[in-house]
Amino acid sequence: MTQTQPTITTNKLGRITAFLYGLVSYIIFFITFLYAIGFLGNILVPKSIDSPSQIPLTQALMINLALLTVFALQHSVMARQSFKNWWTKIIPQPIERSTYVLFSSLALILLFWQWQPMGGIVWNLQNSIGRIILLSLFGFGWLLVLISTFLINHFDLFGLRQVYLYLRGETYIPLKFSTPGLYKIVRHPLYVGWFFAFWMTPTMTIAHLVFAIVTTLYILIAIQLEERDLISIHGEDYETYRRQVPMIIPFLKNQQT
Ligand SMILES: C[S@@+](CC[C@H](N)C(=O)[O-])C[C@H]1O[C@@H](n2cnc3c(N)ncnc32)[C@H](O)[C@@H]1O
Repeated sequence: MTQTQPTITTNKLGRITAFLYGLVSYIIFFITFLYAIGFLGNILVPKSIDSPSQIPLTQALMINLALLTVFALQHSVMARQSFKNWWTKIIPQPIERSTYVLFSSLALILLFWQWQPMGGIVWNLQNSIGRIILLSLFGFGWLLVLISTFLINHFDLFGLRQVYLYLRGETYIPLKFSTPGLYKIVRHPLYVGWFFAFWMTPTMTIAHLVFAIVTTLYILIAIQLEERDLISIHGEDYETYRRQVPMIIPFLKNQQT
């Protein structure tokens, strides 16, 4: 989580500018989020993950892996406390989270823009009830992501709380560790939502499968990094939580790693 109190200029114009920056970053995130639903679900977007392929398979695979790597690196490096400590010597503390959100959106926009569909069907469910079930689970995944952000604190996760408090000249207090609702069932409900959103499709193409496999592996690694940070911040509280609540599969014991 973003830390400590404002350290930059306290003049009103600076605070308003920081707030507007945070607001614009949030709006860009929200549009990117909506576009991602269309991109993965092949709904209402000019180019989706499964559009017709235009270049040879190997070339497309290389480009797509590079795009996913850019996103994974941006997302993981910028989330680390050590990076934030260095980064906030360059940018003002109150806009650190908004900048993270903005860069994440830009990495995703690059991915949507340059993504190379790869053709090839891995599975294609014909049964209409089966298709409806998978599409519903796809929607459920996105809903789970959104609900989980609100359970933690949607506006803090996306940087708005930080710039709003700064605008009002109030001290930012980092969120306390909490386990509301779904967080009592699994430690990472938001990432479970991603798994549903990435894997639940009635028609799985090669490009979609590459996306789902790489993002799944990435999330499993990201969980290790995130939990390492959470333990260093919350210590025994998180250790205990980790022993008591499974990582991603409800009711499964021994999911500490
Ligand atoms: C994108 S959210 C994902 C949260 C969680 N991994 C999940 O899948 O639901 C990542 C941020 O949530 C914070 N976080 C994770 N678990 C938390 C909890 N139980 N309480 C408060 N913050 C949490 C992390 O510190 C990190 O900044």
